Amino acid sequence: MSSETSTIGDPFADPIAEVARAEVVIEDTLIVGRNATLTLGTDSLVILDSKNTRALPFHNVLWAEFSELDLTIRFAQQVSKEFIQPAFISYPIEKTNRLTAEAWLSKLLDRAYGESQRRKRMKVLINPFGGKGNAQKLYSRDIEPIFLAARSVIDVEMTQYQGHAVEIAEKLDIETYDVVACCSGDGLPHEVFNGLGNRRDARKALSKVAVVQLPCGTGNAMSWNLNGTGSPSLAALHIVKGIQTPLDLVSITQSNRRFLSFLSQSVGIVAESDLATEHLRWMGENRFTYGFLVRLLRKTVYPCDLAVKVTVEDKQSIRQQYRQELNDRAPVGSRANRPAETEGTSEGLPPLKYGTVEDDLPDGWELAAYDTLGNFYAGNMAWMAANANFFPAALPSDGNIDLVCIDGHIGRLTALKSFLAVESGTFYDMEHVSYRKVESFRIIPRNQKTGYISIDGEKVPFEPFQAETHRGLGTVLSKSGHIYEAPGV
Ligand SMILES: Nc1ncnc2c1ncn2[C@@H]1O[C@H](COP(=O)(O)OP(=O)(O)OP(=O)(O)O)[C@@H](O)[C@H]1O
Repeated sequence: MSSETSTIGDPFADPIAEVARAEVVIEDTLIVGRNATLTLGTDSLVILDSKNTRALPFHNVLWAEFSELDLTIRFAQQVSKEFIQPAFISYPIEKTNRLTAEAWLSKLLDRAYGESQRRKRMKVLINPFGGKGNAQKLYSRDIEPIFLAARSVIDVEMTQYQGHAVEIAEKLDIETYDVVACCSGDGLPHEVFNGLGNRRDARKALSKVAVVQLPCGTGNAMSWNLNGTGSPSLAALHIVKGIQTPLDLVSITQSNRRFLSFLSQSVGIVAESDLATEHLRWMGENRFTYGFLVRLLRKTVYPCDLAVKVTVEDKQSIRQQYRQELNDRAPVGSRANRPAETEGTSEGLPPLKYGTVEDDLPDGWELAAYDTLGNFYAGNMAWMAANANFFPAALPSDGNIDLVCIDGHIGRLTALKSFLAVESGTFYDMEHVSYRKVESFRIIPRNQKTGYISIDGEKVPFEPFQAETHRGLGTVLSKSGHIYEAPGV
């Protein structure tokens, strides 16, 4: 959707100019200045002038506009592998050439933005304590210049306390904003989804407003999955160019609470390695690895009862479905992967198909005892951190949670190999790794007085909980519009 001014229905528009504009045949090459040409190539803008020739990928073109005499093109310039910053080129335009140039510029912006919305209206939230506490600095230095050069409409607010982003999302004027952009780790997006989910018009709010992350935290899984980067400036560019993408959200019920999860649910080793190693923060990212290995070598088990509503059981079928989605080249707008009931309504969250964790088990569900469970890990996205592609078959809106279960009594060497296999990308095919697509599950930890449960990286009480997916309930922006950036299966 373009927010450029239109003269349709404008009583003051000049009808002659309009007819002239319509008659202009838009050439791919525009002659500018004395000896320069700008050509719209296949994937890039080719600039040829007396100084040099260069190709500027359309993806990097942020904006283009006229002043009185000049045409200015703003773009993201690669400074290093992980850092880009805005730059511009400007050429004089003859008055007589103005009409042709205007038509050419409009074609350039079409190529630069494709299906992505231009000039997105963004509510930017900054967690001043995210990551190493430098989210504010990252925003001013790396992110804001890109947003401004792309002529995004921005409104910035710092979060003041834990849960503040929930309140902001609950009260957000959803007609004023297209995007809530979180300069944070995965904690703020979790809060924003829940704030939108708490509203009386939850379904409309969640389908209209895209939640995105600018990686400024410790865990930046959302940015890795949707933008393929942990760099704030690159993520800013990808968000400017991001395509609206429906995202499955998962309702979690625990005691009498219901809330939403967008990323993961873990019980046992993964939750403990993250949440029980706070005292090892000085180790940085290594604290998770350390915590994981210690428990792996001790062969720690996490007994539980588990009931699962499985959608796809075998890895081969999961792989086939993934590849089908990968090869789907249908225009993003025509993808019918958001069910009608989640769109456009003004109602609250969808009702729970399978009740809550406090209800009797739904018909057809059976609790099975997992006495020696070593790892229970459920994921809605692929990468759980940079280089941790735990759920390579995960898709944004297939209506499923990917569930990994590993027995805790496998040999130490096998356990160690599976840990290393996550990074090398061979984890999925390991025989002892159970990988299923599930619609919902209930898990009841047993024989443990205390323990850890993590939902989207946040600690919740060590009590039974139930999870149920809602296909395409939420909205994010992604590079592809339909798959994650992690290597798939
Ligand atoms: N001003 C604030 N003071 C204290 N906590 C805040 C503030 N703003 C946000 N928070 C909380 O900080 C928590 C962590 O946020 P986030 O995930 O964005 O950062 P992070 O660095 O990745 O976090 P973590 O180190 O816990 O993984 C969230 O629970 C959020 O509610």
